[in-house]
Amino acid sequence: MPDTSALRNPVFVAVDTLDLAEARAWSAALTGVVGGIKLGLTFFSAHGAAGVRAVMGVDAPPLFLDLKFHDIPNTVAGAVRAVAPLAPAIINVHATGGRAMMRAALDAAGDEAARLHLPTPKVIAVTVLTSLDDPDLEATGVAPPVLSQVRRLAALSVDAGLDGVVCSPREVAVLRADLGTAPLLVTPGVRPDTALAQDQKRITTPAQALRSGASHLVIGRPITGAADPADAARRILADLESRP
Ligand SMILES: O=C(O)c1cc(=O)[nH]c(=O)n1[C@@H]1O[C@H](COP(=O)(O)O)[C@@H](O)[C@H]1O
Repeated sequence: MPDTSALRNPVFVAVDTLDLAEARAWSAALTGVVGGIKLGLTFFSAHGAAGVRAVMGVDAPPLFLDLKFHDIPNTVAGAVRAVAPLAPAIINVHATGGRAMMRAALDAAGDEAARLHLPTPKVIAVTVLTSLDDPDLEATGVAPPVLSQVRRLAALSVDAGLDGVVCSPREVAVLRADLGTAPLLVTPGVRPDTALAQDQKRITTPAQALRSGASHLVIGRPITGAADPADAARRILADLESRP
């Protein structure tokens, strides 16, 4: 069973597509190349649990099931129990759901994994989406800067007992200093020098994210949008390995 603690390869590929055949092709091509596969709202809304099973072959790397749960504690606990049989290595919730909701997710993940005799998934919390900058955050009624809100929500998540947070690579160094070495710091918003930012606003390169202290990098379109996704992933990994 996949165990993220044993993971040496930090790159999770974001498989964001409505097309089951395409998701299966990317998964097959990237198995043995990337450290994990992330399936999220686009794919899960189209294909659900059966789709996840179809994409995650027996030799597939660990699964990050990114459904960003955000609801009252009882509802989130039910959703976590519902996806537990898929044996995700990592699941996530929104930290803005609050302490009780995060605890409910954590407890449900532990209880249901034990009942099913599966490893307990890591439960992490999204702080501030990497598609938001200071003005975007302010428009939601939260005072900028983004960094302050990320620090507040990361501290709350870890204090609630979660295994880590999702943040942009720009906040990782500060969060490492705040929280120490233990929490997972998972960073989307990662773009090689030559790639477009697209809808991501708080980005760095893969090497900068890792150097700052990220434990896992989530990279989607720079890999899946390439003519040869496995080659694109290998180039990113080679670049990471060549830098101290
Ligand atoms: O939780 C996430 O994975 C996530 C959080 C966040 O703040 N920003 C973010 O981009 N993501 C996800 O990370 C992936 C990034 O994909 P690309 O922008 O294509 O590299 C997408 O699947 C997003 O849903």
